[in-house]
This record gives sequence, structure tokens and C-alpha cells, in this order.
Amino acid sequence: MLSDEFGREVTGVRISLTDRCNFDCVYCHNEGLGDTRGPMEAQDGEMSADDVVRFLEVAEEFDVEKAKFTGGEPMLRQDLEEIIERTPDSMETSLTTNGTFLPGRAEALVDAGLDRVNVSQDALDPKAFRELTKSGGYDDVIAGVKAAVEAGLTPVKLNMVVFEKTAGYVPEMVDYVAENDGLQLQLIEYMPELAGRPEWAIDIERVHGWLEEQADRVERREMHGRKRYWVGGTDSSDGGMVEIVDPVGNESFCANCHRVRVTHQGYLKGCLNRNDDLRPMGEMTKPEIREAFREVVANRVPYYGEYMVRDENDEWVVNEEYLGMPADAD
Ligand SMILES: Nc1nc2c(ncn2[C@@H]2O[C@H](COP(=O)(O)OP(=O)(O)OP(=O)(O)O)[C@@H](O)[C@H]2O)c(=O)[nH]1
Ligand SMILES: C[S@@+](CC[C@H](N)C(=O)[O-])C[C@H]1O[C@@H](n2cnc3c(N)ncnc32)[C@H](O)[C@@H]1O
Ligand code: SF4
Ligand code: SF4
Repeated sequence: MLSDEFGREVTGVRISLTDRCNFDCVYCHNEGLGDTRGPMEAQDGEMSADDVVRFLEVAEEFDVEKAKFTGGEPMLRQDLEEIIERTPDSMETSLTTNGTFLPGRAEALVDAGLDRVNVSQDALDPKAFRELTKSGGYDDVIAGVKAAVEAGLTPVKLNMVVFEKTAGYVPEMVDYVAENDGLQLQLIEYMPELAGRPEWAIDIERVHGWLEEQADRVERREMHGRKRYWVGGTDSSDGGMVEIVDPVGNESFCANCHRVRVTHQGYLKGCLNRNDDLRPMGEMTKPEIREAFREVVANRVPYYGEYMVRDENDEWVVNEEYLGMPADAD
């Protein structure tokens, strides 16, 4: 297993399969890739299934245990089932999707070997959903979540971005997962780093405090040191699990970050928030990918606490050591 200079082993890879999307969520950081809007047909430059598999086979050699497929909207890829089918068996495979294409396809994903799925759902009301996603796909998403649970892609984690437009929906979303078997909730702190609009952010500590009061028990997950709250338990059920993903300005989150990312165009990327460390894999052979993977891991640094440091006014500023890196290789 490869580790970076900060002792962070790389146990997972997170692969963006496309930057295209059928939604236009107001908050979208698109995994650091830019705008999702544009043609929805397959684009030149997207990694082919062969490219993805070649990379995954190298990752397997380095004992990477988990593969996460994301986007854009990864289910716009018609060869998603093939990619999952060809993912090394030793890896846990998961998918993060807006859920609209799960009805009719969830079973095929299971047959291909997908283990579980995260579905973005920021509200339980079609009108609010439309405003947040600029899409009328609410019913499809609900049907998608149902299809995923029925197909056994559990736990299905509902991903909710928490910011000023959604914070009021948190209690009903928490009740919803407590009452529905097979569902869990991830409350994702709104990340303005790539999406802009810092004024939309809310204080995520208030959500932690509120959940602390509701919870029957609290756990800490190894990945990112994320906290998990169990709520609504009864004699016969553990209730629902609510996990908080709170990366913004969080040094311990970055200190426990164990993933390398791959962009839809096949660039290795050490950190979601950075575009100055990209390495193109292009037509590389396996030995060349091995070398590039080693280099990317060697150059990984925690974003908060190393790449960004606090100045004398307690503001985050880029550490001088990293100034002058290429601005954006994508
Ligand atoms: N800054 C930062 N944000 C992350 C990181 N991992 C996840 N996130 C945020 O959480 C969102 C949802 O992540 P998911 O793709 O659902 O998966 P996950 O929560 O990371 O992983 P699982 O819980 O194991 O499924 C991402 O799109 C990011 O906004 C990370 O390493 N760094
Ligand atoms: C970029 S999307 C890609 C996968 C898929 N289209 C989806 O929406 O699940 C991955 C995750 O990033 C989250 N996300 C997008 N922009 C964000 C932001 N600015 N802050 C926090 N999370 C964000 C979304 O809610 C989603 O759960
Ligand atoms: S569905 Fe996902 S990729 Fe598409 S705009 Fe929303 S968050 Fe971004
Ligand atoms: S180093 Fe921090 S910001 Fe970068 S991907 Fe890891 S957790 Fe996210």
C-alpha cells in the first residue's frame, strides 16, 4: 500500500466518469472539474472503459481496497455496467449518483458487481427539489432510491448538501432515514472552495450540536474522522445513521484522507480542492501508470493544515511552499 509523506495510506480511488450531467444543482462543485452544463452525449476525451480498467488494475497492485465512481452524472455512461463488471473483485465498488437513472438499471448494476450507492437528495418536497437542482426529476429520484434499496444496493446513503437553502430540511431528512430501512443520511457541509458563494455556508457545528442531542450513540469513522450519529432507535431497531461530511477548514478531515482521484479525462489528482497537481494518464502503459500513481501519492499533502495554512489573522492562505505550482492543468 502506498503512503504519502504525511503517513496517509491510499486505500481508495475516486473516479469521475464524466463531467456531463442532466441536473444543474445550484451548489455543484462537480468534483472540482468545472461546469456540468453542456451536451449530454458522450464527449471526446472521456476515459474509455479500457482506460478506467487499466488504471484500476494498477490500483489493485497497490492494494487499493475501494473504488468510488462519480461524475458529473456517472449513470450517463452507458458502459457503466461494463466498467463495474471489469473492476477488480478485491475492491468494494460504490457509485455516487443523482439517482434518476436507477429505475430499470439498479438490478443490472448489482449483477455487474456494484456493492452500494449514494444518491443525492437535498429535500423531500418536489418544489424545493426543483429549485435546488433546476430539474423536475424528483419522482425519478424517489423511484431510483426505492429501486436501489430493492436491488440490495444498501445501505443507500442519501447525500444532502447543507447550506442556507437546505438547512431547514435537515430534521425531516433525519426522521426520514430513521423511519426507512436501508437508508442512511450524509449531511455534506457546503464547500465554497470550488463552487463560490461563501455566503451560503452555515456553521456545521450547529448541526453537530443538534444531532448530539438527538442521538442514541455517536461513532467516529476512520475515513476523514467523520462523526456518525444514530437516531430514532427502538427496542427492535437501531434507528437511522446520519454522518456528517465536514471538510471545510478541517485539518483532521484532511489528515485522514485516503483517496486519490481521477478526472473524467484520465488525470490523476491528489486532492479534490486542487487542480495544480494533475497528471495525465492518456495512453500510458501500465508501468507508466504505476510510476504516475507513485508520484501523485508522493506529492499528496493535506489541503487544510499544509497546502492551506492560517496566517497571523487566522485566515486560511496558501502555504508559500506551494505558490508557483501550475495554475490549472485541465
Ligand atoms: N473536501 C473533500 N470533500 C469530500 C471528500 N470526500 C467526499 N467529500 C464530499 O462529500 C461528497 C459526497 O461524497 P460521496 O461520493 O457520496 O462519497 P463519500 O461520502 O466520500 O464516501 P462513502 O461515504 O464511503 O460512500 C463529495 O462530493 C464531496 O463534496 C474529500 O476527500 N474531501
Ligand atoms: C458532484 S456530485 C457527482 C455525482 C452525482 N451527480 C450526484 O449528484 O450525486 C457528488 C456529490 O457532491 C456533492 N456536492 C456538489 N457540490 C457540492 C458543494 N459545493 N459542497 C458540498 N457538496 C457538494 C453533491 O451533493 C453530490 O452528493
Ligand atoms: S446531480 Fe451531481 S453532478 Fe449534477 S449538478 Fe447536481 S451535484 Fe452536480
Ligand atoms: S486533502 Fe482534504 S480537501 Fe483534499 S481531498 Fe483530502 S480531505 Fe478533501
